[in-house]
Amino acid sequence: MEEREEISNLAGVQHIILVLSGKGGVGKSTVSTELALALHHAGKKVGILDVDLCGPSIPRMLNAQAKDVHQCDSGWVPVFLDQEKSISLMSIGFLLEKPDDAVVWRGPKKNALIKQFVNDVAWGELDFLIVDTPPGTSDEHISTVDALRTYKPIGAILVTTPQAVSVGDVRRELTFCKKTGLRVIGIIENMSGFVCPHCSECTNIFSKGGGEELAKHAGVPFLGCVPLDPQLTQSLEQGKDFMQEFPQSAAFPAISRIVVQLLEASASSNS
Ligand SMILES: Nc1ncnc2c1ncn2[C@@H]1O[C@H](COP(=O)(O)OP(=O)(O)OP(=O)(O)O)[C@@H](O)[C@H]1O
Ligand code: SF4
Repeated sequence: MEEREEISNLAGVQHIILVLSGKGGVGKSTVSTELALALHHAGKKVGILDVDLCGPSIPRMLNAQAKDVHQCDSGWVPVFLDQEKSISLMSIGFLLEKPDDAVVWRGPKKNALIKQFVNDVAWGELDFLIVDTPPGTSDEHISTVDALRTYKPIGAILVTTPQAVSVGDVRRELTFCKKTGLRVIGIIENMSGFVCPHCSECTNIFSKGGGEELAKHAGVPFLGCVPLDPQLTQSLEQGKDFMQEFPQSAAFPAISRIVVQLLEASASSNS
């Protein structure tokens, strides 16, 4: 009986995309947020599930920290970010008393919450559910994948920065995807060069091309590079919709190109 209710909460979700990174701070939450916004502006219904229990940054990035999560008959109602209810968010951040509280829980409690997130959020009809995960490959990732794939096949997007160490971490993520049977939609190289806002000159601060090389080597698609963009940082800090407010900015065409590929990839698969 309980199981039937769980199935219905994800039954209306067409595509589940897990966003992974080998290490922290490479821009996984940034990529999750901007892909969700870009898909939303492309007319898709999008949900974001923030399972980064130790650093839930997405409510801040979307200016939704002050929102409350309510219960309904089929579980938690996610926070809707627009009046049309076409973009919604569920995050551990909504359950903390203070936004800066840390979650200091042992594995079993974290895993139980992840299962609840996956099973008990009343998403309704969604074209895409974007799942932002903690860095690395931990028990939380396995719990997330195990809980989600009971209902749908899952696609994975791997985020890296161009440096070798980050790229090495992505190699471990690729192994994780292989072992857990996730379809790799592709690799994104974030913080890939800095485009000067004054002269448009691109400086490759952290070198360039590591993500593309790795994708070639691993035989998975390379989705593109997102440059370091001060207007993107500013949007994230102020909870602004970058994809709406900064179409002239350097990262905008990069993110838009990635979304076109994502839409093409999702049209040809059921994950
Ligand atoms: N392309 C970019 N241009 C400018 N700033 C960026 C870019 N990508 C990420 N940032 C900034 O870098 C910081 C780290 O990004 P983010 O929080 O997305 O990383 P993360 O990989 O999700 O980190 P965590 O390890 O906490 O999960 C943020 O302050 C974000 O604003
Ligand atoms: S790239 Fe050129 S315009 Fe931009 S800050 Fe450097 S010197 Fe100035």
